[in-house]
Amino acid sequence: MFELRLLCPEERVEPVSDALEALDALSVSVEDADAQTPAEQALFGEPGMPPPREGWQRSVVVALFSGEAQAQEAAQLLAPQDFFADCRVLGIQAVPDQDWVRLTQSQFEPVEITPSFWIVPTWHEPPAQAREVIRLDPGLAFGTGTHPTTRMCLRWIANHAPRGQRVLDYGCGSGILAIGAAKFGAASVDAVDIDEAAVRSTEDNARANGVTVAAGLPDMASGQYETVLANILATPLKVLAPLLRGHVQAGGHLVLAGILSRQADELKAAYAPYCQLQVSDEEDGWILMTAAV
Ligand SMILES: C[S@@+](CC[C@H](N)C(=O)[O-])C[C@H]1O[C@@H](n2cnc3c(N)ncnc32)[C@H](O)[C@@H]1O
Repeated sequence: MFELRLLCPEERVEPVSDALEALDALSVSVEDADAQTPAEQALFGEPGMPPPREGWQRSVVVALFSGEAQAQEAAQLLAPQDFFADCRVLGIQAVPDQDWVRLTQSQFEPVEITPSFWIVPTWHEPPAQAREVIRLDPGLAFGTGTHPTTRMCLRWIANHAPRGQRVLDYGCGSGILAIGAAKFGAASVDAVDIDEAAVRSTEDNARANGVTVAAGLPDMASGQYETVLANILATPLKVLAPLLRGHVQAGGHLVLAGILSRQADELKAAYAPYCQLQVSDEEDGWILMTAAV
């Protein structure tokens, strides 16, 4: 395969990418042309909020073609176009053949939750010390165990083993927390999400892990549960405060994640009319907040 590399200012990236796709590029990716230089400008925003800028000042647009002739033809066809003004061809180069499946898989290693509880991709053998294992491959839904918020929830589940309990996973993504609760002895687990792809993913992952989880859209959650887990983000968690608290039965636990350390006070205030939240874990600037109801 051959890659065609183009330098484009921010406003040209979209039309140039569209044109490359129309010219049968196998893939088009965009990189920051100023990365690792003093001119680099980070694109970041609050989690869940739109970024302050849409793109980098200057981007390198990389298009992959199956042959060198197609890459050259694409460069020649783009050059005279109006939307290519201020853009420049950086070059065409051969891309060495790789085992892409193996390369992708090598980026996902088993994740340790506790010394005896691991998340293990299907292409790995579980570590010898693992007694509880969730088998999960990267997919479309959030939750492979690599994010601190997921890990903190799983650690809480492992430490509190919800044996015999009725558990609700609100915002289930891949279903990882629901599966964790089932593995640690929950009698029944409901898992809900606003995203239908997440519901399907939860069903598939629960089946692959040999546990029973009832997955559905949010109105499937009904009645009260001894443990309610919700790893969403601070803003929806605040809106959902009365609903989530309403699902926790007396003597039960509410476990919330997706909250940054600096958001602890606003979460405490939002839940104050219903229960007393406290910070029970912290990792990489994220916190786990829990309440015994
Ligand atoms: C950060 S992911 C967490 C996934 C998984 N529970 C975990 O811990 O890794 C948040 C999930 O919540 C879902 N979500 C966001 N807002 C929601 C809402 N108001 N009601 C239900 N689910 C919601 C998203 O679709 C997403 O799958």
